[in-house]
Amino acid sequence: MATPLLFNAFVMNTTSHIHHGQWRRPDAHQREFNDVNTWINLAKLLEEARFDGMFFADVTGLYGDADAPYDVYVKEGLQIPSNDPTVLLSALAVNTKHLGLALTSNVMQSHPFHFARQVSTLDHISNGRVAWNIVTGMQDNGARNFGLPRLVDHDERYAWADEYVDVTYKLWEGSWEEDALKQDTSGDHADPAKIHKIHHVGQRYSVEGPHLPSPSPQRTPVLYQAGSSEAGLRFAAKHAEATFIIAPSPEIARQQIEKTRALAVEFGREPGDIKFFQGLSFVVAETEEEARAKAEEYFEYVSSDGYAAHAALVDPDGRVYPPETKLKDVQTNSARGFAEWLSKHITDRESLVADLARQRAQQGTIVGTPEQIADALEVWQAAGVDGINVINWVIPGSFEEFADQILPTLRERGLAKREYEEGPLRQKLFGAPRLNERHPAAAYRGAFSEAGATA
Ligand SMILES: Cc1cc2nc3c(=O)[nH]c(=O)nc-3n(C[C@H](O)[C@H](O)[C@H](O)COP(=O)(O)O)c2cc1C
Repeated sequence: MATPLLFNAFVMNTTSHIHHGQWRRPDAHQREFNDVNTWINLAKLLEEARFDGMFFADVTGLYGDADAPYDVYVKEGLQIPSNDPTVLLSALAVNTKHLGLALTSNVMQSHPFHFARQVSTLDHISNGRVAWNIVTGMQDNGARNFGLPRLVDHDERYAWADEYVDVTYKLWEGSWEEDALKQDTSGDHADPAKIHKIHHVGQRYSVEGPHLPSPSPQRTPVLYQAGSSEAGLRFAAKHAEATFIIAPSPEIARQQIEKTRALAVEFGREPGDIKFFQGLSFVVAETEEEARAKAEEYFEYVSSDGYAAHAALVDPDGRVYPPETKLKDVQTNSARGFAEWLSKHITDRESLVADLARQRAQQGTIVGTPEQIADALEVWQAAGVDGINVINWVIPGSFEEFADQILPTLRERGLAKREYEEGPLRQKLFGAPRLNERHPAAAYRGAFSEAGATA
């Protein structure tokens, strides 16, 4: 029997996350993103369908040049307005029992002492179902919202993240010993000898501790990451338990996965310590013809401006290039990359900005019958992918269709599980609620106790 794949819903508390323009469809309830019930109902639907997780992306500001007009983002609903997933997760936690709940938080946006406390609280509220997508930012405007002149240099962002996670690991893993909380009504509430200050002093942070919450079911949340550069891959190899990829083909996914797993081994971890989730969209129907016709309907709603703006194809004044612009006439770094990418697909004419949008909507979309979709997922799994991040066209319709029309066929083939395992998210994914001893955070267990300090 096949190994079941893992499934996350890849969402954001906003209107236009990945597939731009779809919010204009009559069945697009992502327009109701401000209503908490949109997300509670979706979380319940996902749990009913035995999804592993609901994963929330997030940003700290606007895309594009920080000094340029931002009209296009506002007009497209492109990640503005957007709400804070960390706050939203507590509402989802009390309305679900098994679903993993992943939040994205940038190392720049929150002091690690405060952030570690928020996450521990969420892990208590959810009985151990929280995951953290560690991001370092891509937006100058996002950096300016936190007092920086612009985004710090790329590799320096990862050095920052290294220190940031270090502080959180010390608080989550090292500050409280397991049995420190006693609540002995005839004696002490907790044992001071088992609660430790961490005395972190580093380049950016100085944190004395102790951690204020007592240990939560997972202590450290499940750690997600999505870097793709050299520094990003090294960071993932060292810290991540799950990595998000959007590879253009299973073969490229295989290369990326093998490279990251080999690097993880260099960091003293095992290849299976990291799970890989590929982002994909689906259009399903009973026949292939129907599925193709349905896909065409989605593609008609594609917003060229939305995809171009998300891909940073904007002129120096912040205006998106019109759809009919030839990519060779667009002088940005990202345009050069996209032109090269599109030249593999469009060989009989010059590629246009409009082609980019359509290609981005099509690539990474599997169109077909449930059987054809299951066949395609088997190919991704054979390339080393452990799970799929399901990217929606509409909320909740895309997830309803996945649950009702695709999952039954996947289950018949053993490609999707029928029931949840008990226990915290990490237990469900890896068989144990706490980080394994090969992870760098494990080094802080007992490190601040008297015995640890003199060891
Ligand atoms: C599937 C996926 C999801 C991502 N989600 C976010 C996000 O929610 N917020 C964010 O700031 N960056 C997000 N990123 C960007 C990554 O964190 C990272 O900055 C980007 O992939 C570039 O990698 P690099 O920093 O190693 O060059 C995401 C990337 C991918 C591939």
